[in-house]
Amino acid sequence: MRLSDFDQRLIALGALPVHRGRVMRVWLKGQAIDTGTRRRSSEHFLPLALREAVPALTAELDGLARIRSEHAGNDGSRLLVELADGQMVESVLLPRDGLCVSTQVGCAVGCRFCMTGKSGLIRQVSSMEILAQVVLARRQRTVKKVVFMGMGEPAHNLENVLEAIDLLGTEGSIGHKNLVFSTVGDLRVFEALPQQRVKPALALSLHTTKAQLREHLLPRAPKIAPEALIELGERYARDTGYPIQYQWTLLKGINDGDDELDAIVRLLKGKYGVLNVIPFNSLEGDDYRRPDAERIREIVRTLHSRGVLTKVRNSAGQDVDGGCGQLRARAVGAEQVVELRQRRVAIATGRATT
Ligand SMILES: C[S@@+](CC[C@H](N)C(=O)[O-])C[C@H]1O[C@@H](n2cnc3c(N)ncnc32)[C@H](O)[C@@H]1O
Ligand code: SF4
Repeated sequence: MRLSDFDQRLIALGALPVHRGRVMRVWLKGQAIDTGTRRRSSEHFLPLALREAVPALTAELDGLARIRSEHAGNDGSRLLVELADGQMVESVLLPRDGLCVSTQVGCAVGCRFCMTGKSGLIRQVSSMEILAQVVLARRQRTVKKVVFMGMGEPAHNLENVLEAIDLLGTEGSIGHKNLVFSTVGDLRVFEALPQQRVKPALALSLHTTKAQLREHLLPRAPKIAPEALIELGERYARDTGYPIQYQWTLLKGINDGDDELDAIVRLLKGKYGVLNVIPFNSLEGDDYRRPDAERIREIVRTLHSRGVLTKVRNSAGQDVDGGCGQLRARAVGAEQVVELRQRRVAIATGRATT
């Protein structure tokens, strides 16, 4: 007998679904949960079944993660979430019922301005650990939007992220365009997303229109030219009907010049997307700076007047020293993270042996 997707997911959560005519009974840790009457088709039946099974399933998710600390800020609250093996990730409660979740502990892309990138990849976050972040946040307040913009590169943990997106977009009752997959851009993403029954909105971390500079800032991102990335994004936006969010972490003297603005207008004007400018959130001991407030306003004014829809986004919770990965780094010791990274690079390049 072929198990339905829904049954498979219940089993993955540790539950055993048994269909009895028009009623389904879910066995969870030796307890029976009757999930109501089957309606005309299993399509109709599924949400009702899960709604009734949810209290037990969330108890199951409890074993996967717990909130270790909460840090309130003006623009959002950051949660430091401890996973069962002691690893830590960050989730951010965003304004307007949004939640930002982490998809990896660490990240292999190594963006120079990102604290998460400094530790390299430590491990993948499972689909259930991603869901556990949503469940923990939902205990605090409503969550209607989930953005995959926390620690990690979703394209490098594609199977788990897509499974979490599918569950959140079906049984989790989150509108598909309110699930936002944020990536540096990877061909596997453009192949996989159009095949999904739950197609998330897409955020592309562009940061510059210059291929060489992008390779420097995002050292281990796939080498796709910015123009090509925008073309791929545009196709996905037209297919899904959701505009692309182009992410631009704004670094003083690096990617805030008039030459970049001219190129942005050339590449993005008329495209189905919005440019999100994120002023750099400073890291301890880093050389990068954000432009001053007047330059940021000028950039937005200029791009708007030249036909590119542009918004300033602050990385949430920055007033609590919570830029991506910084809470975790503080918890495990920022210096330790950087040292570990430097050591790994030294070993890889033959400058150290152990
Ligand atoms: C943390 S990443 C996670 C998702 C995915 N890896 C990506 O890069 O799109 C989400 C966004 O945070 C931004 N970001 C990372 N570190 C930042 C910092 N120190 N200041 C401002 N934005 C930052 C990145 O540029 C990226 O657009
Ligand atoms: S910005 Fe995204 S891709 Fe780059 S290191 Fe941070 S998490 Fe990874």
